Amino acid sequence: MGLSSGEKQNLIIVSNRLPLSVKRVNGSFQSSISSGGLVTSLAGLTKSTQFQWFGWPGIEVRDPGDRDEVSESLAAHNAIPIFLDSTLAHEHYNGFSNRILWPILHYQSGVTFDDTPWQAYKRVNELFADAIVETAENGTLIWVHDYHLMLLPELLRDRLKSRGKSCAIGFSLHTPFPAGDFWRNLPVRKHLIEGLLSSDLIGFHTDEYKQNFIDTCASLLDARTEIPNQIQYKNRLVCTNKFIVGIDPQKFTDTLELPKVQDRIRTLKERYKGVKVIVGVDRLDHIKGLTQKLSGFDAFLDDHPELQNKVVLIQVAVPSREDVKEYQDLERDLCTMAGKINGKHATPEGTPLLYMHRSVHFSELTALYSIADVCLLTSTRDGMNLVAFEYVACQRERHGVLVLSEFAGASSFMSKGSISFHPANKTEMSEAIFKALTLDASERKSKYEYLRDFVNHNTSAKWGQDFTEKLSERCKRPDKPC
Ligand SMILES: O=P(O)(O)OC[C@H]1O[C@H](O[C@H]2O[C@H](CO)[C@@H](O)[C@H](O)[C@H]2O)[C@H](O)[C@@H](O)[C@@H]1O
Ligand SMILES: O=c1ccn([C@@H]2O[C@H](COP(=O)(O)OP(=O)(O)O)[C@@H](O)[C@H]2O)c(=O)[nH]1
Repeated sequence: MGLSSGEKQNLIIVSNRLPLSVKRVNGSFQSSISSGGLVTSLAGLTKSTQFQWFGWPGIEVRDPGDRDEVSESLAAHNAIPIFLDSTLAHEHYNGFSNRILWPILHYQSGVTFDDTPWQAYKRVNELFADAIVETAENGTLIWVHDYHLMLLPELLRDRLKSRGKSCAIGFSLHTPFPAGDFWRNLPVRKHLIEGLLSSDLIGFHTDEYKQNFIDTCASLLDARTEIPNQIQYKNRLVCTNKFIVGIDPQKFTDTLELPKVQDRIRTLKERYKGVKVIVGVDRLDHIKGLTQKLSGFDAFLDDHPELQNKVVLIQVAVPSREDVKEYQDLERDLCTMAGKINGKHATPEGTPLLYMHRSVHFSELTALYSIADVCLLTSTRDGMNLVAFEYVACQRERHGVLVLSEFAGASSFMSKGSISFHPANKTEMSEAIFKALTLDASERKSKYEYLRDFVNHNTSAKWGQDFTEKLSERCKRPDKPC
């Protein structure tokens, strides 16, 4: 194993979002765990590997005394804040990363490029590079995460060189990388790819994303890509590969055993006696296919009047990127749809849809996963989707069924153990839900066992070890073929 045992090598992790988001409450600073899969995957790594984590604390802090206070409280978690003023942070995160880059990475059309957010994106990447280069020592491994920081490898490489430091730089993309034509929609496409190609190792969630990226390098930059997993560009050799991100399944198993969670499970089971529960947990984001999910569920209720009052969908929509207009519009549409579905299908006995627009506590989440007969995930595109893994980790007793969109990265590994469907096809979704609810016990067991083995094998700790081990190898022998 790489970094946790024996040989010690410094590791720096960099992501836009830190594992803790800081808020000012009544004049003092409070931090809470950040939402989303990137934090879940990297948090799972903390058990096995030590690292310093650089990122934006999620709040503007101007006063130097306040900055010290925030830095000290985060230091207890090995997190180092990179402070940004609020306009810059807004233009970088909402303006370029989430309104321009995110939709293109997820095959959404109608994106309008704007130079102001692009300049902010460049500036934030520079500020990250300036901060990290101070801490990095010769031989430190620097592992950069996600689309907010695509220029960082090149900026870091230049700064490290001018200070006579040599470090291996790895990059992991947590989103899909789209096929060539979509990437061409972005006027600054070359800058971003060149930024990434200063990495020594680039990781993707699936072979498809990796191949799309390699093909783009060949067509856009004339990079040499004849040897699998290898990109030769401007006298540098860049390795790429698929690294399967995962969760820490033990954390779920342990939580499920807590007496308060067991109590909660008993209460929920009693509440839903005689009713099949379908669960959905998604950040409120277009890519999660939430409008498609509600339409598909509506179609399912239309198709199966005999199941009236016998099925409920509990949908947790975790608030996300609420300063972006498109996300606000989506929230409004979902509220309206949820109201219409319940208006149409509710009876005096109850409503078929429980739509919750908020975060849920981890213990409540595990209880919910555990009592659900089906987990329905309808992403139109999704880098991986760790909710699929988490549901499986909580299904040791029930052997519930995963109904998973073919467009979630997770589907390329989990389709054999789940029921897959096209999220834009309401009829397919309705049939998939029905099939999941009526699958016999032996089929459920064999699907569950397949998924359990996959989730238990591909943990976040393994992901981190595999990546850092490979990066460490690249650091020692940069010219070795990938
Ligand atoms: O940081 P936010 O803007 O609040 O968004 C949360 C995260 O969303 C995205 O997560 C992705 O990473 C997951 C783990 O690899 C993957 O399973 C999922 O499919 C992706 O959507 C985003 O890529 C992260 O940077 C965000 O932190
Ligand atoms: O209230 C909640 C409910 C769920 N999650 C977590 O958010 C992550 C979602 O990760 P996923 O990879 O499915 O998608 P992403 O949101 O990163 O696109 C999972 O670990 C969930 O447990 C969360 O942070 N807050």
